[in-house]
Amino acid sequence: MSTMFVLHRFKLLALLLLANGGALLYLSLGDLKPMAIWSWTDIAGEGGSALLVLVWAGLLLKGRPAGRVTNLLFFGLACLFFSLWMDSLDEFISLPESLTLDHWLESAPMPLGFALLTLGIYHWHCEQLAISAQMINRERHFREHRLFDKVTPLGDAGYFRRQLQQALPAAQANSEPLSLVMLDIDDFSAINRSYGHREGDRVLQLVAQQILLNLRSHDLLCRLAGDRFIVLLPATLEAQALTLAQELQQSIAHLALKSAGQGERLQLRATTVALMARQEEADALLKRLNIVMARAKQAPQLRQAQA
Ligand SMILES: Nc1nc2c(ncn2[C@@H]2O[C@H](COP(=O)(O)OP(=O)(O)OP(=O)(O)O)[C@@H](O)[C@H]2O)c(=O)[nH]1
Repeated sequence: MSTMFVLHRFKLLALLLLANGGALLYLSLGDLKPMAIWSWTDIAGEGGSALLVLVWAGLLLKGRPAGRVTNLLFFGLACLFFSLWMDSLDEFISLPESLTLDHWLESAPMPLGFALLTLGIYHWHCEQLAISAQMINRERHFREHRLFDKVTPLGDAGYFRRQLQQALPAAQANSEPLSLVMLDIDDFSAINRSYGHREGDRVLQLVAQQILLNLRSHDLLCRLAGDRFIVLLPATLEAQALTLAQELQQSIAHLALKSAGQGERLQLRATTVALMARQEEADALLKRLNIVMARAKQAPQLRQAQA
């Protein structure tokens, strides 16, 4: 199932129930109008607007991380949708003249929706200002510290740690999941031994490119050390991170690499592990991940020893 539906299932379900509840309420209070008296202009105008607002809400949930701003904008749009939906329902259902509830249901959610949207857009503006300030800080940070690995060239362990230290509290504040994937090439030193250090460097570069091809634009890949890579996955549940870890493992195994010298086939294998952050500090999370990796690395050796 798409991440959008997993992350926002309760909101989407609530909207669906509300829309159905409204339709059932009108059906219980009134009678279906014959098709001959339907006003197609009103249906197209009101129904079309309701549909467009639904599309906006979908794009919003797909494009933005979960959190306060997204919630405000979503509930604002949900109110607009409900108002337009109820308005278009009376094109199909005739309600008693004496009824005033329908006026409330059609009109009241609209100003509430605009108020929520205004509040959401205001907080979005504040969020953009904070992001811009952080980008300026980060750029300064790059220039000052040059936390980049020369071979790949990805951010190094120090850079990753700092990014994680910033990402963890942000994810916790927005109640967003955050996961990590670690990838370690198996028996990489054999490549250095057999083909030389320069060939080893080339393999590291190709592995880095291969991992990047599998990531989303907002994921962060860094090289922790030697043949060990790490990926920070914002807004990602553990199951999704585990899937990515398996995909990365397979894509490394299927890399059709040839040595630069004699063109021999280089068969690579990698061990990958994934974890979702709990309420913990960056160092504790990295420690947990290293332990899981150490166990995963030991597992094949144990299997070989027991065989
Ligand atoms: N070519 C190259 N080799 C590197 C670089 N940095 C570290 N290494 C080598 O990477 C190897 C890492 O060795 P190990 O940590 O034992 O990893 P491994 O040989 O893959 O063994 P396992 O992980 O246990 O399967 C060492 O031989 C290092 O010399 C680098 O920038 N370039």
